[in-house]
Amino acid sequence: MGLLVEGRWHDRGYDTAGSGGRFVRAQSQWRDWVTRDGAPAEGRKRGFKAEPGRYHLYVSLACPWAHRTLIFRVLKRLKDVISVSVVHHFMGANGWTFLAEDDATGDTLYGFDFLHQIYTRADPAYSGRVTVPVLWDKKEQTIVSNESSEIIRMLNSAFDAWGDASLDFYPQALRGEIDKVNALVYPSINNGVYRAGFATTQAAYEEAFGDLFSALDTLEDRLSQQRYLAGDRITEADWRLFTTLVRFDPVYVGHFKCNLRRIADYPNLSNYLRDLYQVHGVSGTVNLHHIKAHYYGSHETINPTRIVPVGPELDHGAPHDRARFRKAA
Ligand SMILES: N[C@@H](CCC(=O)N[C@@H](CS)C(=O)NCC(=O)O)C(=O)O
Repeated sequence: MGLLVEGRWHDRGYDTAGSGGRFVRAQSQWRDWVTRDGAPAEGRKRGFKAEPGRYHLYVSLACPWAHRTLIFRVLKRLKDVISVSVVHHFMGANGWTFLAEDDATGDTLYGFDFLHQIYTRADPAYSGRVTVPVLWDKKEQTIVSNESSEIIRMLNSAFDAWGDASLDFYPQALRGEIDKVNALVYPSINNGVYRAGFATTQAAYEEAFGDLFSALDTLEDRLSQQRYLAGDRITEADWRLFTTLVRFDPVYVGHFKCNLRRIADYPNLSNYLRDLYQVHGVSGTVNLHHIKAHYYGSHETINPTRIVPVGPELDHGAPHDRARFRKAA
């Protein structure tokens, strides 16, 4: 695990010394937008026009943030429009690598060995973390964005000339509700599991743990009244939660010590997880081998033996009870 300082790679873990043992996630630095007409998004200088075949995603199948972008690419039918390279699940001293084995594709654009070479290709003097997902522009040979929450908004609408324009995961009428749900789910759940797992003091861990399970309890309650987080249709808020839920029982319960309850212990959340998993195309984006091998194998400070637990038994394909919310015809 490491980062770039003025374009040079340094093998260095997260620094929690100045924050009372708390894990504080760094802001993503590449924040441009692909738009339909190529005009720069509000407040941005550079514009990127949506075109088929022009953009590429660098992802890890283990990473919940990258997973969001893969789900949007599949559901919006953009597989032939946006290409993908998958990094290897092991993230060690060189960060994410392009070792092409075990369902990792290698770097299908440049044949680089390490993801950090993609960052320095875009900016030879870049300083910061080298994260997935990356949305890459093959034409300008640069990074458009490395912020998953913004990449999924681009995939949701900018490529509708080629993708499935009938699906909108951020509909105008529900934006207020979706933003409200995201404002709970991101800090307490998506990032909450990392805040618990990467904490280096008992107090910081317990703070994250409390926030996490209180947010899960809130959502369990919400999902007793409605099928999805923002009401009766699937939105971005659901896919953002899904990628954390699907990693929860196999990884976060043990590896990140998020063990008050499993998702399997929540009737509504567990049925909801199966409901989303069974949406056509989604199961193909879930690679539990990469997920388990990455976390247990890469975080040496948390799991020095790198032993990957064999369980738990999971069956996301089992029947769920969420159709009980189906509207009367
Ligand atoms: N805010 C970013 C976070 C992405 C992120 O942290 N990805 C992790 C993998 S799950 C990563 O690449 N970490 C490498 C590092 O921090 O050095 C996003 O949502 O796109």
